[in-house]
Amino acid sequence: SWIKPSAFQHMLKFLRQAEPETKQISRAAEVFQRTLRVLKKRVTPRYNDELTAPELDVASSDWLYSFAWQYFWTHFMILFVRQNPRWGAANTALVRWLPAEYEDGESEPKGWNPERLHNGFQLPLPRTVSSEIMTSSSKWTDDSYSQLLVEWGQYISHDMAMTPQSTGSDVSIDASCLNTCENFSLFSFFRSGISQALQRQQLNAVTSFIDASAVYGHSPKLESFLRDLSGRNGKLAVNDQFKDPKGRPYLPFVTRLPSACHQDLQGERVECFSAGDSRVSEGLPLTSLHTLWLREHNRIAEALKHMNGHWSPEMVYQEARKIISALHQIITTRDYLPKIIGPESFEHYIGPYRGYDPSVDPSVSNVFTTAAFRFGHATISPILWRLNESFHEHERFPHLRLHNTLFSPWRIVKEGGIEPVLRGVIGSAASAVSADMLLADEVTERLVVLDTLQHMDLAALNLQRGRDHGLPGYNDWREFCGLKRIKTLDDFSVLVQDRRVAERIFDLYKDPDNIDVFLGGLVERLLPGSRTGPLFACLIGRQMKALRDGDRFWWEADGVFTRQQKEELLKFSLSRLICDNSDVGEVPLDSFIFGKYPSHYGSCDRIPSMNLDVWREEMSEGQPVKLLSSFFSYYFKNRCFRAPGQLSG
Ligand code: HEM
Ligand SMILES: [Ca+2]
Repeated sequence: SWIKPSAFQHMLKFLRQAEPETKQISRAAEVFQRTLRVLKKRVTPRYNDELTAPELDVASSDWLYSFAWQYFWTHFMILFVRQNPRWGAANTALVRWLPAEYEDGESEPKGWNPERLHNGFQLPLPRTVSSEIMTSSSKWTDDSYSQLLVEWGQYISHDMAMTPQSTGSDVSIDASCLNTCENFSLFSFFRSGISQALQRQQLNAVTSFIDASAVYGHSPKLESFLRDLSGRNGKLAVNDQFKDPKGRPYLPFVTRLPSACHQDLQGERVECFSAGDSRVSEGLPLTSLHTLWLREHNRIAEALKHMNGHWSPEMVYQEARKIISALHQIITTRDYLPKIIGPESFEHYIGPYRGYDPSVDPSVSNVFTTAAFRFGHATISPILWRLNESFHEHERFPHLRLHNTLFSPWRIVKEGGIEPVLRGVIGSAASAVSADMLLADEVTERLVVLDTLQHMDLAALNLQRGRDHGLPGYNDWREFCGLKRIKTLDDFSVLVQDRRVAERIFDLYKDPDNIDVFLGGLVERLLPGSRTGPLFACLIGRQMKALRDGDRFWWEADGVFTRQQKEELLKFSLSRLICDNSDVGEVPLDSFIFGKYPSHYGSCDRIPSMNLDVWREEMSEGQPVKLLSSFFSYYFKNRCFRAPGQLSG
């Protein structure tokens, strides 16, 4: 069957808690849509396939229409226009690179109406596709890369997008849309061809830019909650209840207690952690990365304060944030992406940096976050490895099956800190993407989400989400990328790693135009030196280029850092991050590369580090020669809502 509505709602409730602003916008859109639906029924005689402007005018005499219109615009004006949001800002719509294809042209998910045929065939149910093609009880390993590569993918995906769903609690949802209508969506008017269409669009609750929003949040309220404002030191707030065995801090807990995170049956409660992104407690490696960045911010803030005693706490905070944000960009573009899309695609779709381009829209696209960048779900390891100091299975905290580790921060606080997990992700090989073993059954049969006992199926969720968002099919996206459409099983078999898989997909979908883009993209044969096929390499490459070139505050953009500062930033690595902020004392030079211990490992003394002296503010005649910090303070305060382009005039 479809994903069970009750389980779905639990998931929505806890996995993707949205900020009040996001909820308000979506609520307004929801009311508007419902009213329109009622209206549409009432104006049926005049209404044919296209809801054109004159017909809307007729309808507007109806009080219901004007009520909805007013309701929607009031909220729209308050939340959008007053804050003057621009490209890439939080709480704006995911952009469409191809128009949405809803079943009714407006909002109904593809495949929703079983009588509606697509190219003469019904779409197969997501759950059927998942169990017959995508679920695997084991995974191949990818001996080139470490599991950290996978974890970085999940971590950075949370910096770029969160498509939230409503809890449904304050919106009465009619039965026909329980599975799908809970999306926080927004309606926008756009023209396609000559007809006007009113279509459901989805929101991105976080900033599209790679700007460490997962560390600092994406709204002023969340940002100040995460800061240590009383310490007057420019640091982030830390957990006041627990520290690690060496006295290093943990992330603070969420404020709404008791939280829904799982607990050790014995001992004190350990609540869900909070960070700039609400999904922080989902998995132990993810939480460990968040913890490392919290510690790194505070480490850098302390160093900056030490060398620039005259800086205000605000200045220290903003400059540290600017550095952390740059490091996120560097790790992603220099260390992560070339391994994912391969050096050739990197060159082809991204290429060398040529400066800020104000004509580029840096917003995350719907297809990127709903399909392409979910490729990582096929690289989730069914096992969480936990290693001791000599990189063997930890004697007290052994390996765990993945489902026993989700939403379980107690396993960090009570089971040896982040170190066993960190050694596990650098010391074990990544899971491989391969068409015959796509998603581990740990996430298709046993995915757990907080306080529900019901299990979710991540493969089916991904497919359903694509249909819910009205994403065009696999072939349309191939054409979008300048790749050949597939017509026959032979065409497809050439593209896929495995002919039997191609056959099974053809059997289920019947027509190649019906293949869901997430599935089609995932089974393509990997490009040389990459972990994606040609379609996903294109979609990910284009997105990353937009995120870089459309970012006025990209770390390499003019005026953001001095030349010396850039040179220091480039010395940074995830290995260094681990060395400086945990008890792990030996690491590979590039922690994304998998190598045997001890031959591929070196002591932390041998890992290059940034010399922060280039941030020392020079004094001239007793007065500091200002860095760009105050300028950036303005920018960072406002980036949550506004695109940086605004500041460039
Ligand atoms: C243990 C590992 C992981 C788990 C349990 C997990 C789980 C999930 C879940 C439950 C969703 C929401 C699905 C939906 O309702 O549509 C999601 C979304 C997503 N995941 Fe993962 N994921 C993991 C790892 C990854 C990795 C490694 C990547 C990429 C390399 C990734 C990329 C994404 C993206 C892009 C989204 C959509 C974000 C949005 O727009 O809201 N995930 N993941
Ligand atoms: Ca962001």
